[in-house]
Amino acid sequence: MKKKLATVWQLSQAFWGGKQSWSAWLILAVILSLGGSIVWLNVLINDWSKSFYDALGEFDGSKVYSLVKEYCVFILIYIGVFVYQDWFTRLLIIRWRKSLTAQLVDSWLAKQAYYHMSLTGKVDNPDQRIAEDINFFVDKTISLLVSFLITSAQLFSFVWILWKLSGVQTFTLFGQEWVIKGYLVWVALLYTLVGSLVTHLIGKKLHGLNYQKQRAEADFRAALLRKHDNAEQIALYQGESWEKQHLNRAFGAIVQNWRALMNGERNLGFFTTGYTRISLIVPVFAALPLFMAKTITLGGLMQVRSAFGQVHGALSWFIRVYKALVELSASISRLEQFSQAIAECQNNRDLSVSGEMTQVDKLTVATPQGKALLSDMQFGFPAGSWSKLSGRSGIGKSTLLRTLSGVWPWFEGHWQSQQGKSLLLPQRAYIGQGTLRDVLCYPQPADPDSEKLVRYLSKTGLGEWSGALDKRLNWEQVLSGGQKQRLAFARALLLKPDILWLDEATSNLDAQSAREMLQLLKTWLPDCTVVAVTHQTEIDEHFGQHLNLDSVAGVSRAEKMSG
Ligand SMILES: Nc1ncnc2c1ncn2[C@@H]1O[C@H](COP(=O)(O)OP(=O)(O)OP(=O)(O)O)[C@@H](O)[C@H]1O
Repeated sequence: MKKKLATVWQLSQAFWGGKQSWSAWLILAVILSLGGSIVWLNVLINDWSKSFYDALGEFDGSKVYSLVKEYCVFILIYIGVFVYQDWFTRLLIIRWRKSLTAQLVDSWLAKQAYYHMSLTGKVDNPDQRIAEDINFFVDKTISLLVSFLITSAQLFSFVWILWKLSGVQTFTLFGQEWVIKGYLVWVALLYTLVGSLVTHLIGKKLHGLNYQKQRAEADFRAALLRKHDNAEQIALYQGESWEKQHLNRAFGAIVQNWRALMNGERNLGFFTTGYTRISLIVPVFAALPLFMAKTITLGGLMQVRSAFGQVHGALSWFIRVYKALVELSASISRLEQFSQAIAECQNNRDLSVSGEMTQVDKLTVATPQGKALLSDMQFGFPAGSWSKLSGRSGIGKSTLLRTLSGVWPWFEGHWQSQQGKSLLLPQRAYIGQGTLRDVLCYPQPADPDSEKLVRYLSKTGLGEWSGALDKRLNWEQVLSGGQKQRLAFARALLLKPDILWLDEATSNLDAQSAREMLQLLKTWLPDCTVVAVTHQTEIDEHFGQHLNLDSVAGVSRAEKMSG
């Protein structure tokens, strides 16, 4: 519980404690004032009900008609206040959600935490946590807080009314006389306490089930998305029946959880439905002694019923919001895990030691699980040099490039990077979404200079797409494997890195085209240091240094790295 409150505090600080927080507090104050007005109107209507039923009992026609008019005025004001209270609540929700989403997206993207989290698999479905859990957390926290405060005001007002109506009652029990003040308040309290306790006992199992529900739904959605993203590969393998089985399995988890939830909610429903129905008649039975003794009139009895309803309604706030509280608690747990995983990934040591050239000293790289791949390496790449790395498949060449380009924190020993901008071109270039201009300039903002971009397209053999700079196509699918690699080279020329890591970056090109791409780098980025992993021996002549990792590194396969 303490941990959950700490998470709520951490998630609230920026919006409720920042410089711009005054507007949030102002909106909250407006919402609470409108809520207070609703309570006040309810008190007036409660008073009105006594006058109305007494006038009915006395067959006083003119009084009844004027009371009907009064009621219409109450209802009109009530509608306006209620609608605006809801409107301001929604305004506050979207403001907080916007701020919290920006805060979590920022920290998720900072220090490449999103990448490290995807490799370690520490938390599932970050998309769901950012899109759904934040929405749920903000929505429920505000609506529950507001309803709690307004309900408290309602409780105090109507306990006071009910207390006055109860008067002082004398009962004889076990031969002894008991004097009780405000007995109707005690009946309402006892009745609601028993109800809340039973609800809690029946419903506590629902917490875990709701947590699993969100996870199962997100897993199923993610499985569907992966099919969509890899549609072509699946079609080529004709893997539909395998995919169907996989989807069925993912959906099976939803069904299983749904059934468990259904049963849990059915058990809760048996109790809450009966309990809510009985609540309508309990105050009338409880106030009968007063009515029979002619202490209160028919109007008084109706007033007791309405006041008891308000007190019971306020006290049973916990029952009404139980499900929402359970779901909120599950959302907080998910956001807590997410923030914790982000913090852990950001606690990774600072990788940005830089010097005149890239150099490694007793470097061992490993998998995220700690399995050492290449160990005790010692070599360097002088600034402006061209080096080729080779070694058998799976030895860890790509992992070494990731480490030296600064995105892979699982290593021991030392390395320093060459000062300046570094860029890694992998075998499968990330294309992204948008116009060809957006995609070509990624990750820089789209350059409006079309002539320049057309020049870069032509240089890299993509001249046929010059007229499509502002077309928004699915470039990931439209461009061939080789064209995607050409596009990655065009990006590199635009970005002008000081050190370029090529990880099989020309593997989809024929030998002649691969040589042309490397020649382009030599011509347009003459000072750039290039380190390449490639199986293409036809381009060997471009590299001054050849490093065979089979011989420069001690390779330990089963050994676990410490720490
Ligand atoms: N995210 C990861 N989680 C677990 N293991 C990984 C991860 N990334 C790489 N590995 C493992 O590390 C080893 C080295 O992978 P890497 O891709 O660096 O090899 P490589 O030498 O580039 O191979 P190839 O020449 O076949 O491309 C492999 O056994 C691979 O399974």
